[in-house]
Amino acid sequence: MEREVQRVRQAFLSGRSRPLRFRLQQLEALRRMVQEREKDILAAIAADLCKSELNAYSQEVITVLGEIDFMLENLPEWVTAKPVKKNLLTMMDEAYIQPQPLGVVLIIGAWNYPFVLIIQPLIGAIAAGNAVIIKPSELSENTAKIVAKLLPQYLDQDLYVVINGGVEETTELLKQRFDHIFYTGNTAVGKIVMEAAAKHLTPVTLELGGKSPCYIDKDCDLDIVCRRITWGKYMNCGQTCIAPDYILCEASLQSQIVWKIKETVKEFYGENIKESPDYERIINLRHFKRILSLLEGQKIAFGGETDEATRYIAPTVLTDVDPKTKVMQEEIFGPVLPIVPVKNVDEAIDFINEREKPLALYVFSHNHKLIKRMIDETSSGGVTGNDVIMHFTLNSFPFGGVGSSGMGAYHGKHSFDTFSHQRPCLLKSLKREGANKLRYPPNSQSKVDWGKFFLLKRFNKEKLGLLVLTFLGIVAAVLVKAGYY
Ligand SMILES: NC(=O)c1ccc[n+]([C@@H]2O[C@H](COP(=O)([O-])OP(=O)(O)OC[C@H]3O[C@@H](n4cnc5c(N)ncnc54)[C@H](O)[C@@H]3O)[C@@H](O)[C@H]2O)c1
Ligand SMILES: CCCCCCC=O
Repeated sequence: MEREVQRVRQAFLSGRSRPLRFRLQQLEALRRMVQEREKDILAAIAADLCKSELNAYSQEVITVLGEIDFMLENLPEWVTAKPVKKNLLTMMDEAYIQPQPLGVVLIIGAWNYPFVLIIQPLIGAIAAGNAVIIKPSELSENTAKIVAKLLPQYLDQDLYVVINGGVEETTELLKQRFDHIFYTGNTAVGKIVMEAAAKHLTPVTLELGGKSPCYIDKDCDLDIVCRRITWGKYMNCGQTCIAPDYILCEASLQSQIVWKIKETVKEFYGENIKESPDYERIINLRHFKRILSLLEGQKIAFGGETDEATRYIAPTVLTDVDPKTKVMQEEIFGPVLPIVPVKNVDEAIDFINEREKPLALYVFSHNHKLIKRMIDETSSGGVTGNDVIMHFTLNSFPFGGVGSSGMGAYHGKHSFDTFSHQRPCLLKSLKREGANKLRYPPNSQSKVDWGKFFLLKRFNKEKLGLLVLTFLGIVAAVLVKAGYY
């Protein structure tokens, strides 16, 4: 492992990942890989999650292609040095921020969207000029294998390396020194990753999970609300980090919500859900049993049918759920939707604030003020009002959690920034030493007064040009008079 990381570091130190032209070429090659090997990639995702190729394409491949195109379009502008505002002391100097690659980045992926969750951060890391080691999830082994096979056929083989394996390999990998670690997965392992990173003072981005609440106000169109929630909850069989985890609503809405979700499930997946190409399966037996254990003692309004042999769990809704029960204590990450009755929006806000900060928050209402209030008075990684999941699709948004749902963010420019160091560069001339005498010892009250003037004085923008010229003249005169020249 150590040798492998060393090899990637040597490749980074060769400097070839840095030029803009190289980054663009690699991103174009990655796009070619996705386009030319689309069938292989879709087949691998399908095998891992019993997902139709159409769904794999819409949920994973489109996002990847969109992200590459966005990078190719914007990267030339992002990599350029950005001049910054100067003060009177640095007025004659060159001052700019130069984004630079961090070095060797480790990307650790999760299994639930096994392709996009490693390739989207990879796009950002390449765009920022880094070398990358990717550790796909061992639970989605088909996707892990195909990525390990295809990447070296299209990308620089020493700069971008896939290492497959399980906990043992990841643990070994985490002992190595990286310049950034980007981890997607559960919060418990997030802590392990952060602890390992701390040994080398390596910065981390942690894309974690949590229980994302969904508040339904009585002032809304329940048909549309339930359609949107059904889509976001049961997509990928509930195994989506930003799926609505539970519903909060007034007790009087419960029965209508149950009925409308049930009708929508029928409309989306047909009478025989098991036959639907749009309904996936639980990733493995451990997760299947974990989700089943969440149903114990609950009132199942509909659903609840299971089949261990195929790891099938039907779309399920639970009503009158007691917040103290197990299903409300951990992220569900499966097709089970509890409804927790609350008296009103105040109680819903308190309920959310008494718990860990979620990755996403959803609020449904015709009342725009109520939505704004929810946003102002709670905290979460992201929010979508009157819909679910959709904030993930806008790459001008930073995607990430807050508190126990994660730290840092990515997508689009935010990925570029995550994998870059914003390096402040101040270039002075070796001339004009006279003015510098003001800051050299011995100090004096008049030097401090001039220092205050140069560093603290604020000017109206329009007058600044004129004042600068005047003051330069005065400074020169004063310095001459004071015998500095
Ligand atoms: N925020 C996001 O973008 C996002 C996206 C997807 C999933 N998630 C969250 O991820 C969770 C589901 O993923 P998961 O954790 O089951 O995925 P997982 O089991 O695939 O684990 C994630 C990664 O951690 C590694 N890993 C597991 N145990 C480890 C250990 N003991 N030491 C070191 N590495 C270890 C695995 O090899 C894998 O690569 C959910 O909580 C979900 O909300 C978050
Ligand atoms: C539509 C794709 C959503 C991907 C969400 C990633 C987290 O699981």
